Amino acid sequence: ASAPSSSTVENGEPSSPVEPSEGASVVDVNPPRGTRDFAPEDMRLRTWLFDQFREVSRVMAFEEVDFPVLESEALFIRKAGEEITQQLYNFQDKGGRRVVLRPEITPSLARLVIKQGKSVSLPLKWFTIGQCWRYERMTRGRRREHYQWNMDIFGMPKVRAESELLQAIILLFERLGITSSDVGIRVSSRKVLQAVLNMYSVPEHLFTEVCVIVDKLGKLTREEIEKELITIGLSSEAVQGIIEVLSLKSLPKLEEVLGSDVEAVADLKKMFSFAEQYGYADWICFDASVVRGLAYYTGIVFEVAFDRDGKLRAICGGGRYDRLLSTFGSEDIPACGFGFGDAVIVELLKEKGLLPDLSRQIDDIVFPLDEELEGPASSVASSLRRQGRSVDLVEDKRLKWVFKHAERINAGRLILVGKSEWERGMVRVKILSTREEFEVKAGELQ
Ligand SMILES: CC(=O)Nc1cnc2ccccc2c1
Repeated sequence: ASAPSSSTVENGEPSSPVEPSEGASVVDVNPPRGTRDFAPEDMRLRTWLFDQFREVSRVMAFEEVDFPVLESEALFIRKAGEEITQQLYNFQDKGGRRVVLRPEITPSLARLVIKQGKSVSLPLKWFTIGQCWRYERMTRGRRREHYQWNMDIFGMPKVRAESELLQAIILLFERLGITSSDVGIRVSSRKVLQAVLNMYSVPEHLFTEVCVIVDKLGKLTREEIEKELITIGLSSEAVQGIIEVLSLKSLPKLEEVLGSDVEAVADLKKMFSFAEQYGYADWICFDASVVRGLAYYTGIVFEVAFDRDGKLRAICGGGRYDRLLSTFGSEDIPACGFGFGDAVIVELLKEKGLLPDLSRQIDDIVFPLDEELEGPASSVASSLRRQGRSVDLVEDKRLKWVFKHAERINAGRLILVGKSEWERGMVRVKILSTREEFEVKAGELQ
């Protein structure tokens, strides 16, 4: 292609081609702060991981969907003080519209379900793997983007949905070789907190804020949590009651405190009995302190984490959000889902030595031994590619280089196109694993 027009019009004046002065670097070759490039080796790992996500989604009978990374800011304006809405990667576009690079996927899913309206039959099970963004002051040096595998079920009001999502997560771990002793799946319900707030007649409208504050347990000290709860107006009895119940890790104990007719207890008992039948009971445990930090959860919530020198590293999390659609002005449809990030899981796989061998695998290298054989080499490569074999057509290299290259890309065979063989309609084939070498009719090569 011809070089782009060298003169660019800047403030009305055509400028001279921009040539770097001696030694100056033309451009910063690093990607923007907090973002990553995926060079081939990194991309092979990412593709392998995403293929595992897809395979689990397939066996769970989920359908793939996708959305723009760019969304209207309105979709993410929530007043509960969540970190995710305080770090929106938001801006005004050239049309004056307030837009964001999405920080999560669920609101887009909800938007599409509403848009599809009556034309979707329920329940629906959708998945997507998408890049999500946040804008953090670089003081914390954390990443500003990651990819999330999202699985969501709409129109399944009972805990069957949450149980299905847990199966998906556990199938994924089993595929990766991670065991129930490597990670902890903690399950609870926000209805536990709701029951406690009712016991202390805390006004309903504080529920979401209390959840967002309590989710910081483990990040903030108990005192800081208590102070924040008092600040939004809770009595110290209510705060004590909350802290007490949230420290429960036994379902029978919870039943004692809340009684058996509380929905939270019934839901959780049913989930743990389903877990036995699914065969994943030893993967999950009840822990009342799990509330998750997203404002819209209304019921069962769960979190998967692993312990890294005493620090909990969250791998994925999710829960039920039965009233998200009405916050967008639509009829509510019961829903639940999870998000599974692409970064922390890789940390765990590395730590457990579970990363698979992902070196390149090429079937054939085709190499013309001199210039006049470049044409014939094209037809040899083309015929093999049409049969579905991966072929690297190499030329203008010394044979020594070609053998090294063959090793580097783990080629199965080296197909040498030489003058004397070609005149007899033959090519020379070298099997690189056995060093076997023989001639083959070019037209019969496969
Ligand atoms: C470990 C990691 O990369 N976390 C991460 C990175 N980027 C994000 C971007 C948006 C929302 C959550 C995010 C979370």
